[in-house]
Amino acid sequence: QDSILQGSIDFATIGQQKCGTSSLWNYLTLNPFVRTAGKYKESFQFQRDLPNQARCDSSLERYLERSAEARAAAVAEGLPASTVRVGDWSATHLSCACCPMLFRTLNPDMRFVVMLRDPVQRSVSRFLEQQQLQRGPQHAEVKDTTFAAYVFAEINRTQHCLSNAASFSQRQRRVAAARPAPPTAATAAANSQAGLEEAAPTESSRGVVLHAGMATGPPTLGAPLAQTSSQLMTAGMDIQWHRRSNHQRNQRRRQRTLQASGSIGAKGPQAHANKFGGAQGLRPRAQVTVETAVTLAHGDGRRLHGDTNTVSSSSSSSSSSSSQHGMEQFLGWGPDMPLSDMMRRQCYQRSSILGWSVYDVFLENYFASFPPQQLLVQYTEDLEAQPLEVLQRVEAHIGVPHHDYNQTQIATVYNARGCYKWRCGKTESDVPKMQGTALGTSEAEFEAAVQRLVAYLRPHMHRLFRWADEGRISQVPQPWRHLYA
Ligand SMILES: Nc1ncnc2c1ncn2[C@@H]1O[C@H](COP(=O)(O)OS(=O)(=O)O)[C@@H](OP(=O)(O)O)[C@H]1O
Repeated sequence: QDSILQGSIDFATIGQQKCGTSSLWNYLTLNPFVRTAGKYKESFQFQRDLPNQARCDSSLERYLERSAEARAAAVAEGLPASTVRVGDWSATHLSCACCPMLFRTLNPDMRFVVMLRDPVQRSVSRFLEQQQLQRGPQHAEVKDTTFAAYVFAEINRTQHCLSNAASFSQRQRRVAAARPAPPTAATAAANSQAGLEEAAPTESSRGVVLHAGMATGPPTLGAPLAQTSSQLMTAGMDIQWHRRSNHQRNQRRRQRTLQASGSIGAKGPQAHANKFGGAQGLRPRAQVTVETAVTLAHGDGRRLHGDTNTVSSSSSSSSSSSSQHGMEQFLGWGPDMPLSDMMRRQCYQRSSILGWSVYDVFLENYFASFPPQQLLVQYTEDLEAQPLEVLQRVEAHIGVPHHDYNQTQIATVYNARGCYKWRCGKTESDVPKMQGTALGTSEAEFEAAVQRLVAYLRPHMHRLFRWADEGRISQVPQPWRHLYA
């Protein structure tokens, strides 16, 4: 029964897609100690080919079973189980939000292999593939367009998405600033003295929220507010006004207790809010905006609180990856990530042509869960020029003995344009050349698109260069430094 847990999954080659992972798979699995979990090169266990097809609920047990089956097959061939390394080869897993978390749950000691390629070439490769594969997930999007047209349109779309995401950070700050501060120790003491408790938002408190919001300015969220205010009118506010006089008496008494303890001021907007607010009125409600009212009216008090935390943490740490003492801190995609940062990352996740070429965004998600020594980053350019060296580095990284590879076999290029199959191998000279005319554009248009792409990718590439200089990832191919300088 426990055999499926013995050894679990040892390593994963997580991508990036179109960076030579099929060649690496064909080469490395010549080594008998290297096994594949599953029948095919790619299990697509946690993410399929499209960025919106994450499968974070995929069965972990089935995954472990596949890994155990691969190990058992190697043992049946006479290899000691402890020498065998079972891996996953899904090139989609680098861009998968939940994968680092799932892999860490499966095996915190897991090793990762990442193949990266000049991102312009990667984009062209994926674009061509999607144009040609009629069943490709982005075929419809690119079949009638040129690479140049696609690049300009997609960069615009991404930039729009990014600025929209950034606006959520400002909106979060606005909402957080308008939100009442958490109770101080003195307030809490006074509350317990006065027999009061911090309560979840109730209809009565919602009434006050709306009242305060209306008093402070015009609504910013038109349609939801209209709906909310009518809901509140019927559900809470009318009743609230009738209850007011009793309430006022109680409130005044509580107010005096709190003033005596020095927790709140006697006058001003807060006193006005307290006057109509029941127990919730102890918070400085008058500053609450209509946006808060809408959120509260949707009953999302828990999320609201979480957002407060993330906004304040984002303002103190500047972003998901702050620089402290010169070392970058990485925050994985998850509950501690500010909403706008999460949205920003989703902008890159949506296109497997351009977005998935922005490598740093996806790598940092893994760096947040695993130390750098568990991730080996290698480059397609090196696989082409020195395949044996790359193989030796991967062997050492995943912990298998060196294999004596056949030189012809490791000079074969797999899954190249013209033959999109994992097992389809060609000699380098048989792979069609990459040029503008093959992409439906003139050379001049193609060059303009490449220049645009280089400018767009430059800041992301500089981040990779910094990581390489710090020793976090392997040194990048020299031509990259020149192209993205
Ligand atoms: N050894 C070597 N040298 C240079 N280039 C190589 C090599 N091996 C694979 N490739 C190129 O990588 C592209 C295929 O990548 P993948 O196998 O990762 O694609 S996939 O994600 O599995 O679909 C594909 O790129 P394009 O031909 O531009 O589409 C291959 O030509």
